[in-house]
Amino acid sequence: MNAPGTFTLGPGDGSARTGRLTTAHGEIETPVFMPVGTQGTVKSLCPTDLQDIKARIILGNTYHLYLRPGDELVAKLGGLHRFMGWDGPILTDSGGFQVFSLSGLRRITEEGVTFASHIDGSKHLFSPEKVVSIQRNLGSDIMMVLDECVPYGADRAYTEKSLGLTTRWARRCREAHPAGDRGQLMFGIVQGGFFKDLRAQSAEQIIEVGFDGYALGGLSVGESRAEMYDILGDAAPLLPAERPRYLMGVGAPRDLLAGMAAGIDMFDCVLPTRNARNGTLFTFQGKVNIKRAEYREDDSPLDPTCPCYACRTFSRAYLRHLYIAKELLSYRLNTLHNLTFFSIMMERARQAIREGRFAAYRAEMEALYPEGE
Ligand SMILES: Nc1nc(=O)c2cc3nc(NCCN4CCCCC4)[nH]c3cc2[nH]1
Ligand SMILES: [Zn+2]
Repeated sequence: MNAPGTFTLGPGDGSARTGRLTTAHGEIETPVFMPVGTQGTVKSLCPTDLQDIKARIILGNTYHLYLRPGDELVAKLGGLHRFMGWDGPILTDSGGFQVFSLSGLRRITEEGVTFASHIDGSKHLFSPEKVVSIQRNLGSDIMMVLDECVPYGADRAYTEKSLGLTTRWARRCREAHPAGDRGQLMFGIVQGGFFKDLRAQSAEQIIEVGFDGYALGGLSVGESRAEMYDILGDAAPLLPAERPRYLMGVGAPRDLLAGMAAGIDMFDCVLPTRNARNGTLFTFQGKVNIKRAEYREDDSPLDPTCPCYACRTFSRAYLRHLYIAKELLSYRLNTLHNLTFFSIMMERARQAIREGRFAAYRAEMEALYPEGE
């Protein structure tokens, strides 16, 4: 197997491209969607389920695992792969975003970000060195640098000042983890808000530090689709073509397609798993809100084209019953299905890119999933 970090590009179609990324826990075909496993579990699923639905890489969160159960404990017990029983690739976000979206009382200084735990209010400092140490303890295959995800609507002065700090933090993360040490990769994160020149400035600085892959941060933070796509189209091509490009926190089917069209290789979003738990299901005939009364006596499978256990075994009526009755099995079956849908959608996208018919595939999927999630 190639060395971790090896990224080989395959056939492309316009700016969309296919590729293969080698990690210490296996190879990933790109473009790829990463199910979110925030606290060391993709909610309601076993690792064997993830294998069954052909999930290739999952996402964990430094912020959550540091606060509970603690990265030192996870390291003592053999690292996150062994702890959670998943031997495939794991990417961990650095905590920057979670601190801003979850914790109370936070202060940003040159040293790092101090915050109060959303669990018990205890005070903590995330410095670049600290978040690298946590991710090294967890044994992540891909570590993310500490960055400031600039809030939507931040003015130019704030955004420019913040990207400078994010660059200095990125440098400190790089210094804290020698390239490829222990097979653990590190991705940089580009900020710059919704100012194209600041995005270019941030990209240039982060690329100059040098990472195994590059992420676009600061998007999917409340902006309109048009605003996200405008920045995406401008910033994605600035990232080195020979390294993986990761669009953080995205997204809905049409956003994944737009991201792939712009040359993005990796995505993560809570949408399929979170929507599963609130009964919003993605099918190849469009969206199904399983709680609707129309499904009460519907003996047909959720999606007759879907190979997942839920669609092979149960009726919509049963899935609706489980949801209405608040049965735990509802979470598991709906999540199995939604992640299978995302997995199949990405596989078909990779195939369409290889065959030079990505634009047609994108149009076909957008017809199923018009504006809005
Ligand atoms: N380190 C780091 N930096 C970011 O700028 C960042 C930006 C992000 N933007 C999102 N958006 C998530 C949006 N999500 C959509 C579905 C419902 C819940 C929120 N996640 C992100 C994660 C991020 N992580
Ligand atoms: Zn299914």
